[in-house]
Amino acid sequence: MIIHDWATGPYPARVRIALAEKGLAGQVRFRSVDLFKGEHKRPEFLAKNYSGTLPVLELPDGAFIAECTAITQYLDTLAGPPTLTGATPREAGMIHMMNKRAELEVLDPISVYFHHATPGLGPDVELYQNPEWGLRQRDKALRGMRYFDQVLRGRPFVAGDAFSMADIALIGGMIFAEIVKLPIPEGCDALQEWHGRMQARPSVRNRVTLSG
Ligand SMILES: N[C@@H](CCC(=O)N[C@@H](CS(=O)(=O)O)C(=O)NCC(=O)O)C(=O)O
Repeated sequence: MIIHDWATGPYPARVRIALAEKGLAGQVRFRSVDLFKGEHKRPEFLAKNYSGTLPVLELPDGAFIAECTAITQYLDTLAGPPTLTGATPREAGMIHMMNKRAELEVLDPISVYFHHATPGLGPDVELYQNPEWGLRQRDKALRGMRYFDQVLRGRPFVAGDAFSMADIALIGGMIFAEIVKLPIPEGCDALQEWHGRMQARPSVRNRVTLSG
């Protein structure tokens, strides 16, 4: 399998972490797509992923799977423990909900802030920017961090008692927050403690240098 990605990117980090957690790194090769040159918006890449985003998983039969959640769900079926997407229907539902909430309330808003209220990928790639919209999304992300702080006051991981795909999505949000220098709000001690535990995981620490 081939992963088309950008090694230091927050969304690619989600798949890199999942690969490492599942012990699947040896089954993939990485192919770098230069975001700052706009390679992800060129026809040859759009043929792989209509949405023009990274990462994209290329299967041996030539099929492409984009979207971090979909890629993670696919990878989760390839190997045994740990199960990242839920071992029971209830777990799967809770994990999917909290994974999507991490995207909606933290990761995606920070991405919008990056692209609209900072130089982002540069003027050749950011062809339309709305700084006001970007700033509003930054504030939404800060509210989201406070929400997850409340969640993590009552449980060790984002979706319950075990590490899951939902934690990986929120880790992606924290990675993007570091890139745009958006600090975890004061008083979010549970989120800080959880973030410290996540950063100590080898799958998180070694994600950028993960070798296929
Ligand atoms: N919904 C997509 C979003 C992926 C995404 O936005 N990826 C970023 C990569 S990175 O910024 O995290 O490295 C991207 O392609 N951004 C390029 C762009 O939005 O122009 C997913 O979950 O895979």
